Amino acid sequence: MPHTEIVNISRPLTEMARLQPDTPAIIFPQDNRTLTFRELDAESDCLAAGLEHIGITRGTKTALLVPPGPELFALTFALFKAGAVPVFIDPGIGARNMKGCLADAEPTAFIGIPKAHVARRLFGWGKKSLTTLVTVGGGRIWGGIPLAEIAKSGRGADFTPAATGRNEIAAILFTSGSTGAPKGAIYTHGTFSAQVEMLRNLYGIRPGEIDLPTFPLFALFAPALGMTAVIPQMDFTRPGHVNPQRILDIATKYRATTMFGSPALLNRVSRYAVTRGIKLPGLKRIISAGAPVPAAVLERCTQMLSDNAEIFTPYGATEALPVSSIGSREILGETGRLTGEGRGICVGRPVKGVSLAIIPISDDPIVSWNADLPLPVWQVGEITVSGPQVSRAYLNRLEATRLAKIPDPARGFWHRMGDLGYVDNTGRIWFCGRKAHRIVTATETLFTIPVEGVFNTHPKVFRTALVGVGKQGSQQPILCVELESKVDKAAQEQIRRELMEIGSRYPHTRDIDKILFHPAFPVDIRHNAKIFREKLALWAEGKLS
Ligand SMILES: Nc1ncnc2c1ncn2[C@@H]1O[C@H](COP(=O)(O)OP(=O)(O)OP(=O)(O)O)[C@@H](O)[C@H]1O
Repeated sequence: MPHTEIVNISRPLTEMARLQPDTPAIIFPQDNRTLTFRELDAESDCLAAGLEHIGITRGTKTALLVPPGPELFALTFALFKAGAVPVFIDPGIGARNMKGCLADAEPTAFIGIPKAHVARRLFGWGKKSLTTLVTVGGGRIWGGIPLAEIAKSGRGADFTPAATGRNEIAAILFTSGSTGAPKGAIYTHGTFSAQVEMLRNLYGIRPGEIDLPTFPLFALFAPALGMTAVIPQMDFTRPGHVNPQRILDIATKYRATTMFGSPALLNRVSRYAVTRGIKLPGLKRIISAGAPVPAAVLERCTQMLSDNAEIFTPYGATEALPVSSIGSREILGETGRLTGEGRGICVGRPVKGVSLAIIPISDDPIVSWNADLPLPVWQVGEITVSGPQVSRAYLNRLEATRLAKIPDPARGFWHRMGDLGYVDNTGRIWFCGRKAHRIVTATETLFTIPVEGVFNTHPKVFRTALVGVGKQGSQQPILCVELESKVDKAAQEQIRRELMEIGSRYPHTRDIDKILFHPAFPVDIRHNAKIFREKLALWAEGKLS
């Protein structure tokens, strides 16, 4: 009989529980709770057994609306062990989007805190598909079986994880929906396993490290990598509004060695730390992703860190992570200056194990891969990747899948990132913005990041966003500008003149003559950092008329 390899993403946790049983896996300061690796492994065993008793078993799609804390970790690994399929959706995406995601995902089980159950009932989430309900941190009045009862029923069970295969579906992760409706990326046990290995190799993460995650989904990698996750008290749906002192206190108190934060969170924390001379000498690295991290933020972060520590900005997406990575030393020493000259943002070299190609820009599906597709170095096109960390399809979204994947008999498939960029002659990738955000005027195509990079060099500018008004082919480019918070409104006219002067230095910014000042750009809910250029374009259109 042929041997089928068992790949279950809960395995690294069990392995860590064997290697370092008494090391804390989760520290939850707000409730003064700690779970060691042994306890987390045992707790997820007992929950897996309990969940099976109520019908949450191999293949059961289960919406998981539980904020970061010991329960989320134990439940996630319990679901993996049972071979069930957790569905992760950002709670901040709004009731309507949530309803749409749940309609796409068709989960039959729903595990949530009481607040999530109230919203579920109020907005009719998952009405057509849900049959099993579980409540975390509440009694039966919320409409589900309390988690405590499930844990009790599974207590003492010796649970054997489901013998899942590499290509068996492990989870559904929804994108943040910054270019349309959020889409559910299908993750297999193989996708997760590849990601864990790649992150470990890329950043040299060792068991015993202390992680301070401020982004829920990334936090779940910590136990698999053998790191202790210290969960900060914060509103995870608003990382850009975090209390910086609290983050700094926790990092210091628990001697965090690594931290994951969105560019918006780092901006806030580093500003606060630098003005007060606060340092985090124990941190070895900060990892930030989701949107470009401005050079000024990187610079401030390095002031907070010791000399041998670095800030890394992996590039990737929900569908493919990580694709590449670069460190602050290379950015501040070289590539940041080129970003200011309009060359795009350097996101580093492809990680080991990923194949990357730049293909011609097109909004149409590509039915099959062919060797003539890749463009030569320096040419801007769509970033396309293939590798074990890339998800194959979106759940129940054939059209979106057709638009984003290119079948390739040799490799299986390629994923189109929906991002534009080029590769330089040393193999580094330069990100030039999202494909959907490019602006096509009567005479040229403009890419957002290379244009904005030039204007962002003005010291009084916090960020800029290039948007297009009108139909593609005859769009008018407009530069929206958000100033640093302390800049007086009266200075706007002077700044406008200075920006025009800066723009006149480069061929691709020379013709941009419409500048609008905006008080605070609309941004995404997950990272609070991706600029919603579609919304800004509507605002700009209104302003112009
Ligand atoms: N290091 C980085 N530098 C610049 N941009 C980045 C970086 N990392 C990620 N991004 C941007 O974030 C995108 C991935 O975001 P995410 O997966 O959260 O959802 P989304 O793609 O914004 O959602 P949707 O596909 O629904 O619009 C990438 O395609 C890229 O545009």
